[in-house]
Amino acid sequence: MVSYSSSKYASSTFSKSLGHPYNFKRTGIRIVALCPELTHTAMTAKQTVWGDQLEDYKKVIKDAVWQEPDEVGKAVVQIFKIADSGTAWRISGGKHTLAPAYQYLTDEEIEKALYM
Ligand SMILES: NC(=O)C1=CN([C@@H]2O[C@H](COP(=O)(O)OP(=O)(O)OC[C@H]3O[C@@H](n4cnc5c(N)ncnc54)[C@H](O)[C@@H]3O)[C@@H](O)[C@H]2O)C=CC1
Ligand SMILES: CCCCCC(=O)/C=C/[C@H]1C=CC(=O)[C@@H]1CCCCCCC(=O)O
Repeated sequence: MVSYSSSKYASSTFSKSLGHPYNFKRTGIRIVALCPELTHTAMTAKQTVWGDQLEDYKKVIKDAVWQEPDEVGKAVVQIFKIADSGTAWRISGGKHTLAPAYQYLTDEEIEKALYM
């Protein structure tokens, strides 16, 4: 789970950096991170956790809300209509919400931190 989570952290910070307004202004290309929660796919149909982590994993997903891939697809269409570059979106139970940790500081906040 450590390597899995680390790879997700790498992808999310990579997309955040690539999608930074500085890069968007230069390229006009939006980069948006999509973070689905538990979804019925080939991956989740098979066992991916073993050993002493298995019981903990079962506890974590016991009350989780599952969704179908087409619900994720529909949410993605909506996200692409409204998402700013560099943002990340949680998709859970077919519903999308902006991941607050991915909101950038405003220009004013950056200036305040740098120069005041
Ligand atoms: N299913 C879930 O509950 C969640 C999945 N994710 C992530 O979403 C992504 C997709 O996951 P799923 O659709 O569930 O898995 P999946 O196993 O159903 O699909 C993965 C796809 O990636 C392709 N693939 C694998 N290695 C590849 C390679 N080297 N080059 C090109 N294509 C390759 C496979 O052929 C397959 O079509 C993964 O990164 C997974 O970690 C994230 C959160 C929840
Ligand atoms: C609230 C849950 C959010 C889930 C986000 C996520 O990416 C979870 C995916 C897991 C669901 C079923 C799985 O098979 C996925 C976990 C795979 C873990 C693989 C661990 C391998 C390792 O030890 O690094």
